[in-house]
Amino acid sequence: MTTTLSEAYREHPIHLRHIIPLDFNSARIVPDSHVWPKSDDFSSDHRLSIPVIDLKDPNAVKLTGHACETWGAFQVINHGIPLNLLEDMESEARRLFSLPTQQKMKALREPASATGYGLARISPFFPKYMWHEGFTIMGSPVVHARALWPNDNARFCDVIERYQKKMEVLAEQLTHQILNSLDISQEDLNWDLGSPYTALQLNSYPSCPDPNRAMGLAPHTDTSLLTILHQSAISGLQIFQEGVGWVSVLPIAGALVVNVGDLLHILSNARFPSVLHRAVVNPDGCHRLSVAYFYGLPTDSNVCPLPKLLNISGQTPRYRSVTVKDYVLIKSKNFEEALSLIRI
Ligand SMILES: O=C(O)CCC(=O)C(=O)O
Ligand SMILES: [Fe+2]
Repeated sequence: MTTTLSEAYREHPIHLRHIIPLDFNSARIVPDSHVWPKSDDFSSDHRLSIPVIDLKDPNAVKLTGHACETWGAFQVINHGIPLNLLEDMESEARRLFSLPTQQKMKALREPASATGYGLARISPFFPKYMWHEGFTIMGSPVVHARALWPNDNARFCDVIERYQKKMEVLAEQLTHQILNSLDISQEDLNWDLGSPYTALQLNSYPSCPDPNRAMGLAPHTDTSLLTILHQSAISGLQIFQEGVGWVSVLPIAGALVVNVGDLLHILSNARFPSVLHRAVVNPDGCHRLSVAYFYGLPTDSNVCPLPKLLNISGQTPRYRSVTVKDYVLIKSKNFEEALSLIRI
């Protein structure tokens, strides 16, 4: 039987104080619990930007490979996701986060569960809270949707399900494209891309009375193979580039942001950086939303540097083999130390 990701998370419950978000509707100041150290500089470089790749470009394979290697992230256009689906997704996310706090609390994530409303899973690793509330969906959204809207959840579920289906197709296409850029084809893989683990993460960054003192989402890498992010028209995402610092990923209408996660970093034997990223918050009147689709390998599969890649490059493996489920557990217990714990 295939292990689900929820089973992996069940082994590492989280305390309720790291699940329940602040009632942002009534927050007139940033409470001390949410004030980040002055040494955290939220500014970023606006002159540099990650590549924008047209998936219909005949050179798209080469361009995505190059973007993964140099930045670990890029934006895609002509990606085949209908614009009205992106708009519907965003308006459903906005409808959800605009609900009264006591209503959202009816779908609160349970301590040993992976899905529902709550703070980011990385919260326990930081001394201060983030200016963020999230909603995680794995598989069908129907149970939580019923709790949020007992009589009016069909539209939410329909949009989520259509979005998940389209995202899976795009993620699979991008994965093949990125692996092709390394001369790796499906036959070289010991897993079937047909049964990946996936998760949908709706993020809300309410407008903040003092955005220079609060953090939206603290710096992290994603555990996924790759992540496809739809961000609303308000900026906030920044990625860290070695030797440069924080670089803003400014929204482009209709484009999606793709970033390399830990699993692809391992498969590529560290050729593709698992890009460190964070989200900063905005002043009054700017309520930013984003929707992240995490795409991974089947949870029972083994992940290790691809043998064919090692043969071609003559490199020695930098990481030992680990099942996806074990890696997810290592990451949920050790956060930023996770990759170093499987390094050879
Ligand atoms: O909101 C964003 O721009 C980033 C979200 C993100 O990094 C995540 O959900 O893992
Ligand atoms: Fe992320």
